[in-house]
Amino acid sequence: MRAALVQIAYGDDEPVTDRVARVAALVRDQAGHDLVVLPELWAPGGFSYREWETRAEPLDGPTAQAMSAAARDAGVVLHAGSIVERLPAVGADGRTLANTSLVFGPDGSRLAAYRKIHRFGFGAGEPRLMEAGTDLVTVDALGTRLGLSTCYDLRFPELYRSLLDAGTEVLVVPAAWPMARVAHWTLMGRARAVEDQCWLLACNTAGTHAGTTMGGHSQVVAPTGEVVAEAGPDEEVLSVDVDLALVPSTRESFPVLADRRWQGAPA
Ligand SMILES: O=C(O)CCC(=O)C(=O)O
Repeated sequence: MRAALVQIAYGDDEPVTDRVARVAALVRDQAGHDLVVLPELWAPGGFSYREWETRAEPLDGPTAQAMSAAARDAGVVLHAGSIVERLPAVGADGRTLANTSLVFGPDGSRLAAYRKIHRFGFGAGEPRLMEAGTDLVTVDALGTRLGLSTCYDLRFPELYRSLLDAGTEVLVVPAAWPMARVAHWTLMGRARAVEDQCWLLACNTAGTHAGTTMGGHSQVVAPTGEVVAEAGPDEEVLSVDVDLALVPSTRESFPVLADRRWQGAPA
């Protein structure tokens, strides 16, 4: 499987409609790949909290439509990063927004939507403005099973164990992770790949918006822990061969997953 991670840089000056058109063109440029991955909230702005209400859109809104068309034109499976979704109904916490990742097939159909489970912001940002997702989401595509998670989710290894137990072989993680803690991003991405013996495709944001400098350093990590590709701090496309046979061969030759014993806290 040939994958492209498109690490997008943006600031505060680029209008959202221009950015959507620019990124759609970048996706089309990746024709020839099987899978293309974009970062979290690249259209509305990962840290542009004040704009989220006005930039929210439904699952079939303008960003989704542009990404569906780009996936079809490029003939790729597209993990389009996430949008600020305007929910069809008020959620359990009284919010009407969610941080929702979208995956499209080469025919432009939507294969999956994943609402970020762990909200980042410690009482502000996502917890104040958004509902938390409740559902584990995997996608069968390209002869493998993709497990979906978003940015801050990376700090919660139990989610990845559940994705593993649901048959995931490739962890796909879009993010808007700041430069200030980029060492955590790199370390935990590698840890998730090693502990779950999965491929990890982690696509971060670059540039500075809403006063926060993004960390870049998107990475592709093999189930063995080998870092196959790593981006720098600026806009960049990582183009990699993902050898899916490495998942069963790693699990067979170093069968640590077969030694799992702990099933959770005692009753
Ligand atoms: O956990 C972190 O340090 C960053 C997380 C984050 O920026 C996010 O989830 O949007």
